[in-house]
Amino acid sequence: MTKPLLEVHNLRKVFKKADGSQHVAVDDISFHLETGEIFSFLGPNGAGKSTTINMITTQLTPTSGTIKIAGRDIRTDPINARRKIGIVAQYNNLDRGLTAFENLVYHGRYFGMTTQAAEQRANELLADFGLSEWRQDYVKSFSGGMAQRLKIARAIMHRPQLLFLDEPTTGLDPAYREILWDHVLRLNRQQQTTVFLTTHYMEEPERFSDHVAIYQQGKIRALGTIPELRQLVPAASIVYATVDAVTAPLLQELNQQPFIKEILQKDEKNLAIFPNTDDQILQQVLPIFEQQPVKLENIRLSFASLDDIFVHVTEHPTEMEVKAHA
Ligand SMILES: Nc1ncnc2c1ncn2[C@@H]1O[C@H](COP(=O)(O)OP(=O)(O)OP(=O)(O)O)[C@@H](O)[C@H]1O
Repeated sequence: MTKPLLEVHNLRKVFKKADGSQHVAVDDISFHLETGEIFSFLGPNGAGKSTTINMITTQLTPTSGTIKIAGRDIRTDPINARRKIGIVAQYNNLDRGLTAFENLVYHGRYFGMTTQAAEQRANELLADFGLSEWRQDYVKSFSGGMAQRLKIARAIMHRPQLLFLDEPTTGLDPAYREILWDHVLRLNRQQQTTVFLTTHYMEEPERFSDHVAIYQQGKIRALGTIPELRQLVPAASIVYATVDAVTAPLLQELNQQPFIKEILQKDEKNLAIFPNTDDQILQQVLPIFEQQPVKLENIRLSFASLDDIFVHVTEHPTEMEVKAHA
């Protein structure tokens, strides 16, 4: 078996708050990433995702625990670690006193690219991310979306082995999201770049991840492939129903049915119904809606979405059993 590219053991970060109390942002987590995998680290705001990334990328010192990249401890060999990684951070860490072109070329040169190779790749990436027109403009004049595109271009400039994407598509329109993923998947396929993604858009991990970790209050609650994580929700297939307005009597009636395990009200119109059985479930559920004074706008049977898995796991905050990758 090959050695994992990234190994995290018993990682912990405790911050001191202004009032002198302590806040445990990362609470003794362990996991590893194989070369070439796409790993999604999902969690609510404040779960500790960025803190974890900042420690792995040597920007923040852990309180305790070890992190190894390609078998080498990042504390004893931070330069080796930094050479292997690319980061799209959440905040704007571009050099505001340089032009867009210079930001990319200097980054490429720092990572050992020749001037010619760096300039060529910078021009290609500026074109792909719709920034050629602003090539010689200073970054301080860029809008949030433009800066985000340039941050992504810079992170992939030197074709890193391990790419951290901390909410990379926030502020990007759908066309640029596709361009980002096109580049990331190309790096992943062509040179086995390992990807560590955090995002609040569930469709990205659903489409691209090999493994997903659900993270909450500094702890990994669940970790596995999406089919493995699906085993954590009360039923693998869910009835998704949309009505004009969810009413209390409708919920009461549904709750009384022996073939229904659990109901998740997603919003005022949408329900996710976890059945006890996959057998003829739509035929059993439909009459309940027909008996109620509600208008059924849509009903379908589908595998549990990552969104539903996420909600279920974070609403049942005990340590979950799927830890295939820990
Ligand atoms: N430098 C710091 N000093 C004190 N507390 C901090 C510091 N950095 C982060 N925290 C706290 O640690 C917790 C985790 O923050 P972190 O930014 O890692 O969360 P996150 O999962 O990335 O959230 P989001 O999805 O909002 O980006 C939060 O409660 C945050 O307030």
